[in-house]
Amino acid sequence: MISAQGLTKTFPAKGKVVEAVRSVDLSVDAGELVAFLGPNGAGKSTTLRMLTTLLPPTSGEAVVAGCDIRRDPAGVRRRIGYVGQGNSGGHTQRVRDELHAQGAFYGMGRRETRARADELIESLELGQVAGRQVQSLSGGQKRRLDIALGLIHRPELLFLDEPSTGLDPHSRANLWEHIVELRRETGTTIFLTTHYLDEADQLAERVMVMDHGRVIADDTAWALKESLAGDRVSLTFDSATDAAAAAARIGGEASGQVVTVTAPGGDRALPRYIRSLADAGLDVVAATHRQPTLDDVFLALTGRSLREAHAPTAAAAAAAAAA
Ligand SMILES: Nc1ncnc2c1ncn2[C@@H]1O[C@H](COP(=O)(O)OP(=O)(O)OP(=O)(O)O)[C@@H](O)[C@H]1O
Repeated sequence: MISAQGLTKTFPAKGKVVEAVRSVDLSVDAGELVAFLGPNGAGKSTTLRMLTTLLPPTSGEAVVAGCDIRRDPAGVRRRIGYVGQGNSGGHTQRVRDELHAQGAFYGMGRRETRARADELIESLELGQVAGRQVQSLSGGQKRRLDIALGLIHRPELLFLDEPSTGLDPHSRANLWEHIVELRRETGTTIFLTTHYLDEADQLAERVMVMDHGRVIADDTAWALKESLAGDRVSLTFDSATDAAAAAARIGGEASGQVVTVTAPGGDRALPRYIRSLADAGLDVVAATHRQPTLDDVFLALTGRSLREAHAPTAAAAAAAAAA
């Protein structure tokens, strides 16, 4: 459904060149739900904008929904849906009219548009607000409308750029229920960017991680965690001296009285560590074991935490609270 080779985008900026996307290859099969992760400025939106023909690539090729993005951009646009960041804010149009206008924009007949709008209003639970002005909707309702607008022409492939950013946890969960349900019903291929690692982990079948304009990992969340991160075991000692000795013995990292060690099958490794350390006269006073997260994967790949890179700004947090 998506096949790209060597996709590259550079922007001139203040006498320099910003390499936003550097020779990205990617392939997405029909029916997949793929999440694109990465810190701010990694190049996710620029990649999406090239694949959706909003931005011409500096170099490279891509075929999206069967059409070449350079030779047949109109064909790509007919076959895909694209929901950018914050599409529907502040319109005085009513929800249902907005959907009808979108259908007309895609050249759909009046009858077909009305039927399709009704269908989407029902499946995205917009019935109660269908007669209201878009600007009066909550953040979650607006994002559901954005998705309905992106789906009006029954695209085979839907691009979502940070669909849940700025929503409170309840609205995020609700939006995801709708996305998953729509996909189950229609088999639409979904390619989305998200800042929420837990969303990508639980809901996407495949995770692509982007950093500094390159795709640095591409696999299922499970495989990435298994191969790159491993389970985390933390052991606490009575003193920092014991912790340092324990770290040296089991190959972990000591910080104060706590030693952290990465181990595949950490739940089984834990009793082994405790026995081995007791043999050396080092008593473990507390122990925990935790499964790796996608943040651990990013840390293993880049030495940086994706979570820190995405710590919401005060303005974003205020916007989420107001939504
Ligand atoms: N029109 C532009 N002109 C100059 N630089 C740009 C332009 N658009 C994007 N960039 C730069 O390209 C890089 C990638 O930006 P992009 O928006 O694709 O990142 P992103 O991963 O989507 O980030 P975010 O998660 O914050 O949306 C950044 O350094 C950005 O500043």
